Amino acid sequence: MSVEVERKFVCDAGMWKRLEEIGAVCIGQREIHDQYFDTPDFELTLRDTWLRKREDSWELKCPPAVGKTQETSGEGLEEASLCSRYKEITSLPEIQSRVKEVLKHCAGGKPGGPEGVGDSWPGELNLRCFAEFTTARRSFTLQEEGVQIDLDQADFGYTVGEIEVLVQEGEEVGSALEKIERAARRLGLTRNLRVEGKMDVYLQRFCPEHYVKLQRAHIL
Ligand SMILES: Cc1ncc(C[n+]2csc(CCOP(=O)(O)OP(=O)(O)OP(=O)(O)O)c2C)c(N)n1
Ligand SMILES: [Mg+2]
Repeated sequence: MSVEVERKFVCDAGMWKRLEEIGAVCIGQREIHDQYFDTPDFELTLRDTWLRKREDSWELKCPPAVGKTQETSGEGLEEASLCSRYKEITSLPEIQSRVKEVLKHCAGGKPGGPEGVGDSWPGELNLRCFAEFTTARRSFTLQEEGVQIDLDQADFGYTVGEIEVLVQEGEEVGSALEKIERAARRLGLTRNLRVEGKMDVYLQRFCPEHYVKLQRAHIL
């Protein structure tokens, strides 16, 4: 199981030129349509668990198991505070099992179900789509740093970049943080505070109650 270590950055007009100057290679451009699901009481996202249907595939992003992938040794603390780490599960049976597990511990959790493999299963768990948007994503690799860089333009008018490294769950993240820090430096990223992701901006604009609850729970 891989864990995605990523740092978001503000994507200004000069970013394209800087990517070219440092030898980043464009590996593709695609449109991504995402639908995110949760219960009416936001029981998944309040546990930092993000269920989405990306194009025709289900995906679940959740914090990695406690251990090396989550901890950070002293020297990487500053970079670590700028990076997020999420396990990305793509096996539908595992997604359904994990979602049921999370909801079982909630007040309104319903045991049992889902059995369906079509798209009825979220409804059986009282999960509804709370966010839906399309992103134009242009991806680059920075070979010598071993990182991928995505430039995202969301259809609701927000642009953000991400430097991303995949590590195996349970592995040290120190080297991933160093790769991200080197790439950030080469891109001329100053020591900035946490940069808002697409979901932060989407919820602030279209689901303010949900956003406030996630902020109060220190999820966003
Ligand atoms: C910096 C940061 N990012 C996300 C979260 C939590 N979160 C909010 S929405 C969310 C799910 C979407 O993650 P994000 O990387 O923002 O979207 P996207 O880039 O389209 O997904 P990818 O293609 O990388 O899989 C998470 C994990 C957080 N607490 N802090
Ligand atoms: Mg991302």
